[in-house]
Amino acid sequence: MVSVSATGLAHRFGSSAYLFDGLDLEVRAGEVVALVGPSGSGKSTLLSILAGWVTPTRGQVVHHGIARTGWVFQNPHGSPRRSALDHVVLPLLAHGRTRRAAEPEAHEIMARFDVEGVADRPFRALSGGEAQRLMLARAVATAPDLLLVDEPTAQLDLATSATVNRVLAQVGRNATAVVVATHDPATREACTRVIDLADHMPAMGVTGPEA
Ligand SMILES: Nc1ncnc2c1ncn2[C@@H]1O[C@H](COP(=O)(O)OP(=O)(O)OP(=O)(O)O)[C@@H](O)[C@H]1O
Repeated sequence: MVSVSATGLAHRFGSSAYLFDGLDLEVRAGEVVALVGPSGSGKSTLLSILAGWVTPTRGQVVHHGIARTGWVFQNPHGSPRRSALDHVVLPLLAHGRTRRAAEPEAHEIMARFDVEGVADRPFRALSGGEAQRLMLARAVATAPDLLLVDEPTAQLDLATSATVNRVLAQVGRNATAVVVATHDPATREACTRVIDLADHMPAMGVTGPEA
């Protein structure tokens, strides 16, 4: 079973206060977990810890059967001159598809995120919301076992947010474990489960070595 699990996680940067403490979690393929909590509570940091990019101050993260981790950041990054379509085709080519097979598949994935209409535009000409949805489409094209998404609807209007939330919920039905850091109540609603960092915040002002 593909999953990421963490036990006894606590993290702080340097000698600052702990962001969270005593956090245990397990996210399995097929789940879409919303990571919520006040601004600055450590949602993005926890995503980095789950990805293995940041070592937690305490505790352990174990990946079970995760060969590929996909990330969609708060600020979309693409190749300015490449077409939107290329951004989704390239990961499919990397997985061994021919260009002939990859293009229709890329169009189908882009249609799910409602960005098929901008397929031929260079990345630099996309709006912030289009670029964000393209990054989600690209992440889906990489067929990750674990997909980490940071604030996917922050730049989107209500209608496009609804599209993104619907597709994220579908992604989790495949063989992917999805964790989404969000402030958006509609995204939270679309997820199968919620982890609230507010429930794992240590007492205010505790900064000692074993706080
Ligand atoms: N590399 C770092 N070094 C020092 N402090 C950091 C570092 N990264 C994050 N922080 C601090 O840790 C805290 C948690 O940041 P993080 O981005 O994880 O919160 P968040 O819950 O995702 O916030 P938001 O909802 O505003 O995006 C913040 O106070 C941030 O300034």
